[in-house]
Amino acid sequence: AVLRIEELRKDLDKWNTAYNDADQPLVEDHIFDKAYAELVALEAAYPELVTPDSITQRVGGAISTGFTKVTHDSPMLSLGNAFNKEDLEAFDKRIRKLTELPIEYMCELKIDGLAVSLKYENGRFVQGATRGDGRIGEEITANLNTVKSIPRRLAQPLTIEVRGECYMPKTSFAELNRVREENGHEVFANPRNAAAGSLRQLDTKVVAERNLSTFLYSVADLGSLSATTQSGALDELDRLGLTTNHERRICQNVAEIWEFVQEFQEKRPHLDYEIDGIVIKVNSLQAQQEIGYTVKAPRWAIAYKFPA
Ligand SMILES: COc1nc2nc(N)nc(N)c2nc1C
Repeated sequence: AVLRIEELRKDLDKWNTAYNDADQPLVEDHIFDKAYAELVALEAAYPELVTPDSITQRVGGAISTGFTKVTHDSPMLSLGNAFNKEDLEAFDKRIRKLTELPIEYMCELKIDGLAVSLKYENGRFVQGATRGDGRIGEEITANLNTVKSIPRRLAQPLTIEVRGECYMPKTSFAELNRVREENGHEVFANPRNAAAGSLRQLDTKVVAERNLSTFLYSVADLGSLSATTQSGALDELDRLGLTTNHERRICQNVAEIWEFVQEFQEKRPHLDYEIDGIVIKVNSLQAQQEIGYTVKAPRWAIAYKFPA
């Protein structure tokens, strides 16, 4: 048993360091969990062999090897794509067939980060989660609590779920990779991976150093706001103290949408965050409800993707 305990401790310490420092897990979570459970059982059978430096004795109890799962109250959807002006013309034509209501569009930037859900109860931040597969995500409240742009308290005691993108600014990404290079660590391929890797960290101290930020773009339960348009909803999120991206514009037709697309294709390299497109949404919330959803995406929105 002594030999087996020594071997398990060596492996678990090595795997745990790699997971926390290098963000490159050496083994699958279930391998780590199995070995960890075996060590706990052996130490329970041979209490005289427990040493204070054993991974099972770490401050804060057991090493959490993964995040608990949460089921989203409503699925976190994806978006249909458009790749050229003709696709946008077709989208506009479809929309005008699906409702009698007058149509204008809200154009927003599509941030290249990872989608998150933030839940507030009576104005207090109570749960943060990743998108996951759209229905079930990972609970990352502690990590999101370290993100400065996420308020712990809203300006109003609202119970609301908001969704948006968590991202790493380009300047923070460059600095992070410089330091990692210096320390002989693997560098991250792009800011999106760096943000995802940072939010997967089990050690919130590491997350806090990563200078992550958010841009929120939708409200899961619109009933909680008085807005009747997407642009009004975003203005309300601003007033509540949440961060939204202000590079947004109401457009009356495809010509105006296309101007916005061109403008941000130009501006893209000068922004301090990565964007991979423009999201065009029907602005009226009533029209959105009429137009509805497909199984995986809102029918009333589309993502124009910039050419790679
Ligand atoms: C309404 O649903 C959505 N809205 C969005 N808006 C922006 N700006 N960016 C996104 N990535 C996005 N994604 C979805 C599913």
